[in-house]
Amino acid sequence: MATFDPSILQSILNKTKPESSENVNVVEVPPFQEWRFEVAAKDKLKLKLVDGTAEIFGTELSPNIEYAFQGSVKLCVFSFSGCKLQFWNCQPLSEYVSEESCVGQYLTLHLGLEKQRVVEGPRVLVIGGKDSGKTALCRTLASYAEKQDHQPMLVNLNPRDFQFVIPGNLSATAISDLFNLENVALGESVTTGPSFYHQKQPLAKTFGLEKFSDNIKLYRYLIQQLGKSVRKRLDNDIKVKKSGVIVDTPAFTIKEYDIIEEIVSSFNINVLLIVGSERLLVDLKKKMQNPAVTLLKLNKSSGCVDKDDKYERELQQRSIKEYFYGIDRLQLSPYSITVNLKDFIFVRPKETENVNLSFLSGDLADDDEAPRESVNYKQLAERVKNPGSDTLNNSILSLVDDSQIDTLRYLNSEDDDENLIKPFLDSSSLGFCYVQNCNDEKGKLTLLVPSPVQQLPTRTLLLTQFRYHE
Ligand SMILES: Nc1ncnc2c1ncn2[C@@H]1O[C@H](COP(=O)(O)OP(=O)(O)OP(=O)(O)O)[C@@H](O)[C@H]1O
Repeated sequence: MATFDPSILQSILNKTKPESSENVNVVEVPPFQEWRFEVAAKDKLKLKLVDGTAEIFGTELSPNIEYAFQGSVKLCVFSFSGCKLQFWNCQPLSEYVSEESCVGQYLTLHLGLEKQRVVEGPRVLVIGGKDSGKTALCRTLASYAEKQDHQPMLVNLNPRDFQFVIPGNLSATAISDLFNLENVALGESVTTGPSFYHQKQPLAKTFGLEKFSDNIKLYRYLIQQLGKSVRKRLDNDIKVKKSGVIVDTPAFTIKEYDIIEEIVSSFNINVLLIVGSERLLVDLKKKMQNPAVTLLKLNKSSGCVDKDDKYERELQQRSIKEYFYGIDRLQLSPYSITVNLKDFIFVRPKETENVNLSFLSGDLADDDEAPRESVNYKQLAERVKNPGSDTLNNSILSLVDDSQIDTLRYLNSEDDDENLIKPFLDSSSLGFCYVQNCNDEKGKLTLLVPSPVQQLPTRTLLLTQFRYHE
């Protein structure tokens, strides 16, 4: 039998101690207050909870464990009981303790939702202005539910955002464990490799474009598809059904009422939370006729920070990097494989022109009344003709399940009819790869994939608008 070597435990304990030569700062957070901090892009802040209890957007910090927050994060550590934190390795861009935490409000809301978790849990939709704290609220509600032994479905409908997947996807994930605080995408998924926590298995529909307004018809189509998949999951899993659904969204205004309605019906929403906008609440009350939906307004936290375009892109690049390479504490080793270009069918989402949104909404409302079969798939996505280095280099591809596609037929032709596009859009993503190089002369494609594979599990690839630079 193997014997226990005490020096191993000692070395782990030593790792959690900041080096004595390092300049260690101490911050005390009184009960019901929060310490807000921002870390610069190139820095890494190390943090340890040395006394009391504390949490970041609902996820508890373990005592005496060193956490590393890689650059470009804007977060807060909240404490119910009061706590003492140590931080070192770099100075935050800004840091202060605030008395104005919204967590008390979130807790009251959580307790209200908890009462609904009997047979079928609450289906919550969170909407509000840009950077109003929608994601922070969804994370907090999901964490509190998980702490009470529930498994809520966390749904992300913001293609610029990412939860257990890379950006460009609409996703739904049953939350069965803590979020990984050090990972910008909240944790690892089954496609990426090992994980500290129970690996999450997100259901992802690849939208592939950055903004929902880049193709509203496609966006609404995928919302319906994801809604169907989530309902199926709830019907087959009583624990998840009892826990309910929490839906995070991009910044909608009343102009996107049709989309809000689409989400309400697709996910059978019964609680609609409006963060920080009384105007939106009043407008929604006027329009929403559905008596099954309770509308509630929540205050926007004074800690919310505006994320400009550059900052969001930095975070997106980081989430892609972490998908393939992991984080410092848990590094992953992606694999490179070379495949023949002609063995694959590429489809990409269509970008619609930036047309007047109210015109598009009317157009879509008509479509809704028509039977689903009449969807014009040509408006949603198209086949990539003559794929080569100019279109593929540095791109992110989504591996689409091709079991419903007659791949031989499409490999031997350039057709892109409904029988190709529909199953493409109806399938969920099996994972993602990154095009390291496309050699036009040799007709070869070198791809970075997260797990060791001899060949890809599919011949159909969805080309997203997202690029990554190593
Ligand atoms: N109480 C807080 N203290 C410090 N930072 C916070 C706090 N609440 C939110 N933030 C930060 O503010 C930023 C905006 O919050 P969040 O991303 O939750 O807003 P959002 O409404 O989901 O944004 P988007 O409109 O882009 O979807 C994020 O960087 C988040 O980490």
